[in-house]
Amino acid sequence: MSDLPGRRPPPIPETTPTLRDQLDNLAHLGRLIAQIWRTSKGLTTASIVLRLLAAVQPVAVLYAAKLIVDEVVRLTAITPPGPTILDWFNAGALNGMIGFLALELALVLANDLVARVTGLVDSVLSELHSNQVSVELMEHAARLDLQHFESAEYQDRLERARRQAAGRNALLSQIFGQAQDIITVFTLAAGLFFYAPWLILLLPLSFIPSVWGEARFNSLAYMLSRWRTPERRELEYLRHIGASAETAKEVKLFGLGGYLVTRFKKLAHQIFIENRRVATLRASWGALFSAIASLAYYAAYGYIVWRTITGAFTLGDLAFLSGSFLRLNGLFQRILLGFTQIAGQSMYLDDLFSFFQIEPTVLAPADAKPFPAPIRSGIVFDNVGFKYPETNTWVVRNLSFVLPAGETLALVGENGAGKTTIVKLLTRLYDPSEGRITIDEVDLKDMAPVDIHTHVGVIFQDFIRYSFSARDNIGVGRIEAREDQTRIDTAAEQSLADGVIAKLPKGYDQQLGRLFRQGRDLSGGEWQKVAIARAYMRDAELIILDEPTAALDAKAEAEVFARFKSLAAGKSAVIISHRFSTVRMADRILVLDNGAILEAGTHEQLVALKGRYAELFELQAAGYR
Ligand SMILES: Nc1ncnc2c1ncn2[C@@H]1O[C@H](COP(=O)(O)OP(=O)(O)OP(=O)(O)O)[C@@H](O)[C@H]1O
Repeated sequence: MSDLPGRRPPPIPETTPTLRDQLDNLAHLGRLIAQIWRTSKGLTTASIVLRLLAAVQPVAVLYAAKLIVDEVVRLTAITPPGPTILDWFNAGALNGMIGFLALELALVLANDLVARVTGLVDSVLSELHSNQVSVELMEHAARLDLQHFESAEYQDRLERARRQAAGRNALLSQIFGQAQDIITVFTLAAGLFFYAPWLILLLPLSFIPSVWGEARFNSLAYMLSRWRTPERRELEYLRHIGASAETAKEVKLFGLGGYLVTRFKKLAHQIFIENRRVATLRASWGALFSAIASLAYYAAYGYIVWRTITGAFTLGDLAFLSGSFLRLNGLFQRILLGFTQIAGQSMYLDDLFSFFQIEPTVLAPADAKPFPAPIRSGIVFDNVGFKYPETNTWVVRNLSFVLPAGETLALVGENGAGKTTIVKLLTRLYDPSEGRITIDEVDLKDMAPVDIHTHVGVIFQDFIRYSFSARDNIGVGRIEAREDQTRIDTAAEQSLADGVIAKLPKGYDQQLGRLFRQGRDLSGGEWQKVAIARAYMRDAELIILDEPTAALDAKAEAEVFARFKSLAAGKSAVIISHRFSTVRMADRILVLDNGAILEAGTHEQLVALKGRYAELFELQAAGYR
């Protein structure tokens, strides 16, 4: 298992965050509350008001109970007005008692109602908030660079942020619940302080150890979960390839099921062992600390009982004080644990908000120049060099070539020669590490990426097979024109997708892919025709096809390219293909080797040169003879 990607050697982190880190993390709570407020001001206000009502309820109920007990004691001491309850009632002796009972009943009923409405408001608010976070997450992800998605570290961060988007709902109730408990503590403590001030001193004894323990275990659990993000992603990945429609064919035929399960089990077991260790430690220490808390409570209880026996307190006082103390003890613990839990949760919030802090680096300059449409002179690569972020290898270096306006350029080269990378640079998905790329003398870096993307139609070899309708699969090529049927028809005709769609039972309305019911899967070549139609949806000045025809049959490919050539007339185009029947149609061919240009020229020139191109062409041609 040492070959697994993203494996990190120490299973449990040595260092846990300092108090300062935890306090810094608490700052995220402000952002969270602002986010909740943004989600719904009305519901947030309702939740706060309801909790204020609930906060004063416990002291009121305890006080009503004290009044009842004292009234019972008083009534047992008076001369009975008669043998039946009616005699008592008619004499008015029960008036006080009935009032107190009615008060307590009203308080309890009101409390139940408030608790239910609060639960309702919180659950609605939570769901809205969770949706809001997901939307903000998707919006932010859409702003990020391709490099962020191609880097393992960012994927980890994205994964952690995504988990937070769905998993922090309880935090909302917890924060508001915390505020409610604090108010309750103040009301209860005021009563307790009135009778026996020094009892309050006993309380810290019960909660300090627990707080310390909780803080420590929260940090440990968080560090563990953070540390294990790559493994969790791997588990997710294994689960996905082990049980998904796309992979089922290969997994079955290669008999990979057992292997995947074993690999999953082994990894899941390691994580399970670590989590169990932390959970066991937490449970053992927790048991000890709550025993200390109970001791403190019974010490106070004993004192109050003694004072009642000696007549200093009434029986009602005893009920009130012991009830208050019990609740206070519980509340103190809950609040302090709540704080550490919230602090613990806010560490996870850091994952969410730090994802929002990642800023795109491929930016539009302040005074962006417009994309030159139409392109008049051409595209120039001027001594371009590029390394992927966090790597030290030059994928392309000293690359200089010209793509004159209106011409078709083919890129040829072995796997890994850098062809797709050149397309990524040309579309400003990445900026070159050195040198520059210009279109009609305007540096790509001086244009806004969105403007570039609007004028370029590109289909990559790993294009997406959207589980959308056939219409939307083409429409996404120009999302604002997805209802424009004429445009979609034309694009489909140009890419030969029209034939594919004509065969579908529901035509353009046919759901494609296997993900949803009534979805219809297409063959590899059919998907490609649909994908190529997307490139034709754009008003592109530059069309790039990065090996999208690999799955087309020879006849279809020849036809696609014949149309491509006529369409690309007057437009600039780049094609990447391993098929020389396609490549030879280009006006100019660049043969790449290790990110550098080995040969350049027309098909005829390159064949005459008798170099690498001629050799590869011969090799492929021989295969057909
Ligand atoms: N996101 C990335 N991060 C780091 N290295 C990368 C990344 N993408 C590609 N590379 C590396 O850059 C080199 C060039 O890759 P590129 O995809 O441009 O090759 P290609 O010529 O298009 O290959 P193919 O014909 O197989 O599609 C490869 O060695 C590859 O490993």
